[in-house]
Amino acid sequence: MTEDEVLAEFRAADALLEGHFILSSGLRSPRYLQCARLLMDPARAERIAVALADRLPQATRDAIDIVVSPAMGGVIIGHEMGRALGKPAVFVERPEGSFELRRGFRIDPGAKVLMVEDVVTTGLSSREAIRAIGEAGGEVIAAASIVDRSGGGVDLGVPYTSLIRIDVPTYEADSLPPELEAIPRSSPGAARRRDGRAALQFAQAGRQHRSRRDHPERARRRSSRPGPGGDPRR
Ligand SMILES: O=P(O)(O)OC[C@H]1O[C@H](OP(=O)(O)OP(=O)(O)O)[C@H](O)[C@@H]1O
Ligand SMILES: O=C(O)c1cc(=O)[nH]c(=O)[nH]1
Ligand SMILES: [Mg+2]
Repeated sequence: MTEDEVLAEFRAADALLEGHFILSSGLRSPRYLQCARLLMDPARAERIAVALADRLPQATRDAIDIVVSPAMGGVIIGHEMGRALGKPAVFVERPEGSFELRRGFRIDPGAKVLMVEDVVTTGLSSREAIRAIGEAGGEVIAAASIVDRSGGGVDLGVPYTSLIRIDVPTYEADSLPPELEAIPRSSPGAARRRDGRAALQFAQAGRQHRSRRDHPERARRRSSRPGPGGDPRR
């Protein structure tokens, strides 16, 4: 798949957004690649994963024991990469802030791992995932993502392959160009780490309650669920 064909897939999925976006890193950008929308069509998700898997050197493909991806954004593409490569696929997640393996997932000691992300911007999430995989016993031998919007200079500490490299400007929140400043901002991905003030408010609210389970927003959601009971663990 050429880069133009990849872009055509994004356009067909209405997944190339323009506006004023707050990225996971807190950086701001006038463009956002919404991989969740790209992957919502299973046939398209399969095409994207097959194309990304094809980009990996054959020696890497042969060596991989397992695909591991960071939730949330990495889960679907990680699973599709597992299918494309004929390997199991699991994910790490961050219930408490740092990535960990849960849900009975295991990585055999020394297993060769392909770390799969949807997007790499600063590379922080990828590096954190790679560290967590190492702590869980795996050896990350390569990384892959659909989009590399790092500007090409990112160092993940392992060979890194992307399906498309896109040069999109990013800005610190206090040095926005006027045309970006004029547009209302939005956070199209996970609502975490993005807005320092919102994160602080959440942390302060959390401290007033014994656990996240007791957080008023969670209690409100529990009580508004239809049907008898609901899931008592939530
Ligand atoms: O290279 P980085 O600067 O770390 O940015 C890219 C990361 O940001 C997004 O995840 P996000 O943190 O929004 O969470 P999500 O995967 O749960 O949507 C995306 O899925 C990557 O993981
Ligand atoms: O850096 C991010 O958070 C990010 C950028 C982007 O274009 N798409 C995305 O899903 N996340
Ligand atoms: Mg992510």
